[in-house]
Amino acid sequence: MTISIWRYSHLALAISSFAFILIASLTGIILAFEPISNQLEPYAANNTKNLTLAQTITVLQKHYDEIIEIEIDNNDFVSASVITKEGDNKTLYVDPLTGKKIGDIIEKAPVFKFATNLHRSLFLKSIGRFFVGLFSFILFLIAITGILLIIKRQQSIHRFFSKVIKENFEQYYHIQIGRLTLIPIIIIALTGVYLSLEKFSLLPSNIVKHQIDFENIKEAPRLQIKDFKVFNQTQLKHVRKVEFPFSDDREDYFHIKLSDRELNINQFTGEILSEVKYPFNTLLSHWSLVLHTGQGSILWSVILLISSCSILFFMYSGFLMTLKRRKKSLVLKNVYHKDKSEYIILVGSETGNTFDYARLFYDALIDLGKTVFISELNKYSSYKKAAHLIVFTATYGKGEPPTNAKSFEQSFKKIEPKKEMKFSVVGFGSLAYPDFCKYAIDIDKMLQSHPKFKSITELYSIHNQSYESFKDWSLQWGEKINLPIQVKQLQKVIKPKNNKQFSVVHRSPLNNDNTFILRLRPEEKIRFTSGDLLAFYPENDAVERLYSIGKIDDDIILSIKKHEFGICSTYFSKLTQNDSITASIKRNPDFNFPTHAKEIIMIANGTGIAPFLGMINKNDTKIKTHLFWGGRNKQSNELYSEIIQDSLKNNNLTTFYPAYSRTQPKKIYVQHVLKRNGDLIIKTLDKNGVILICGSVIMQKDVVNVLDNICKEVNNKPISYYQNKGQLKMDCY
Ligand SMILES: Cc1cc2nc3c(=O)[nH]c(=O)nc-3n(C[C@H](O)[C@H](O)[C@H](O)COP(=O)(O)O)c2cc1C
Repeated sequence: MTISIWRYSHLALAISSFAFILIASLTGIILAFEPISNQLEPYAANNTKNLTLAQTITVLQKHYDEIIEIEIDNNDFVSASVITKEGDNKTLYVDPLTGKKIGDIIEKAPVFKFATNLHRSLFLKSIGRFFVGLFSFILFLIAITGILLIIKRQQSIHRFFSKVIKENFEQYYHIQIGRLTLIPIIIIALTGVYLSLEKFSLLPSNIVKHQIDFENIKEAPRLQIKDFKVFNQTQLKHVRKVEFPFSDDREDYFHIKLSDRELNINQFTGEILSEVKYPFNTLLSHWSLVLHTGQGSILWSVILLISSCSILFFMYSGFLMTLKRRKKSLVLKNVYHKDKSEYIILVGSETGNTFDYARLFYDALIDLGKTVFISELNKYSSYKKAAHLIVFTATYGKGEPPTNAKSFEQSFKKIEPKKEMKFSVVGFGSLAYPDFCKYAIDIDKMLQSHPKFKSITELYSIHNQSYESFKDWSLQWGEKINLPIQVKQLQKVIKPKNNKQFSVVHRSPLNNDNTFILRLRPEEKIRFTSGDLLAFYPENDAVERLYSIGKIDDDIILSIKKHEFGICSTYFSKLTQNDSITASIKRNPDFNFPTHAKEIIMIANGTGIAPFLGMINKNDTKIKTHLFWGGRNKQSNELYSEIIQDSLKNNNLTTFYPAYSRTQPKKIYVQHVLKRNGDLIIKTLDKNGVILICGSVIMQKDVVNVLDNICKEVNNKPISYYQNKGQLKMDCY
């Protein structure tokens, strides 16, 4: 399957560096604990804000016979190499305020030594270091291509941190965590590269050269260290290291490393013999080490730790995404040659989901004994025997084609079809984007405008890969050409987990629409709420059936339409009181009652009312709530009218707008009633209210269209704008 250059690069880089990055992240996780554990030791010098170097040296001289060196590390631990009064040579942590010993020097734990060696050079010395540097650079490139992919996905750089539309778990968190850890990962990668380059002497030298006029070093006036001007002016917090003069010779001096410079100081007079400011690359080298290792900061070490863990997650989620995409694109295996096929299916897909549907359609035609050829839109060609063209395409970016459809338009203009073809276009998209199924619309127009292509069905757009919509379209298409096409179920891997027992409290008789209410009571305590789903697997049937739940008094209310050949609905319609069924609850947090909304509009048709009955029942805070419901006639409403009337009386429901399609000659559907109440819709959206839709996908299509028109007309904003703000929630089937 064709994928974009950036996705390809991101993937190729990730695969090529997989083993190294895995080792580097694992060892990085271990090493992040080293600065944390060091920082937790009680050796940091406190109250040293205004302490001067002169004060510290003076107190140290009181406790020890001789001082050789003082060092202050990134943890602010002050260590001193001294000769004790007993004549022993020691290096210890000291309190710079009192000069007393506060601890022995921390030895690097063997686990950290091992992890450091592996992390730095893979135990391969110089060659290892070279590869570490190279792969650090690759990590940097992976991060950059990742940024570009996010910008592309979010449709502009300004929306980089805007809400990500959730497609699936691994994709969603790959992006979410990616955005959060991007900067630390780039810092880790670049500092890693820098530190490696340094080891290969590929950077300008950091050696600091001092010029001392040894001829003119003075020996008088001799001052006490506590009176050295420069020591009194230097605060300890700026000092990294002090090397004491080796002997009393005139040529020996104090060598001092500060955070930004080095000084050599006359040991008798305290005069500055030479002073050199560090060049930029020395500072860079210091900061690379600090930033790469987290030395001296628990917070940064924790960020490094999280970033290393997140790299492991990216590997896992990236691997899953690639695997899924590959699996989906493997569908393109044809039985028939393109020039021998009557039906041509062309697919435009970025992440592979559309292939699942194209495959179902392909299989259904093959089952009918038809000659079918399936390919990607980019591979559009001439087809000798083709009579039907069926296009399934997703939309990406700002209404743009998926990568494997980008060159379709060009080829389409160049290649003249051999004979007339009937065509049908199905768009896969999401209402969360302003340009819903835009690319499918474009293809439909392209084909319409060509004299050799004849449309047989109107462009059909499918929201969120709804299987029901797809099935509906395939039936319409089959009817148009008199083909009894039967697409199979999308096979989902079934994991009947969290199964629970539910007993039947009540089952109403079927009404005139063959609909009934089933009231179930969980046999053990479980958490669920209105809008969640009940998942049920009929015996000997691998496909899960989902029902939207209304919760009333801790019972589950389901509204079910009995279908003539429906295994599940028939089974449910025969249940009697105290029967027990096995099913599980699927949480559906995106479709629960919006308790913080100022005003709520609920829109449903038929059995889609079930979750709303529960939500209204729970509306204790009496949020203004309006229910639009479409049914055939008043009798259709009998199942629900008691709950609705009670809710209206006690103000749990503000208004009820029924739309009965069959009580008058001209059919009235719920979208028509909505159209008449545009003011209410705008008023509700303007005050951050929420619109909930539940019911059939056909109703959903028309309702969303009406809402979109109203919003565009009055507020000049598409409905996707409100959906992205969480003001439109849908659960349709
Ligand atoms: C980054 C991105 C941009 C998208 N842009 C649009 C869009 O502009 N219009 C639309 O209707 N759907 C859009 N979608 C939704 C996809 O078209 C939809 O999820 C489709 O079913 C994916 O099919 P595929 O897996 O075959 O690529 C977008 C999805 C993503 C991830």
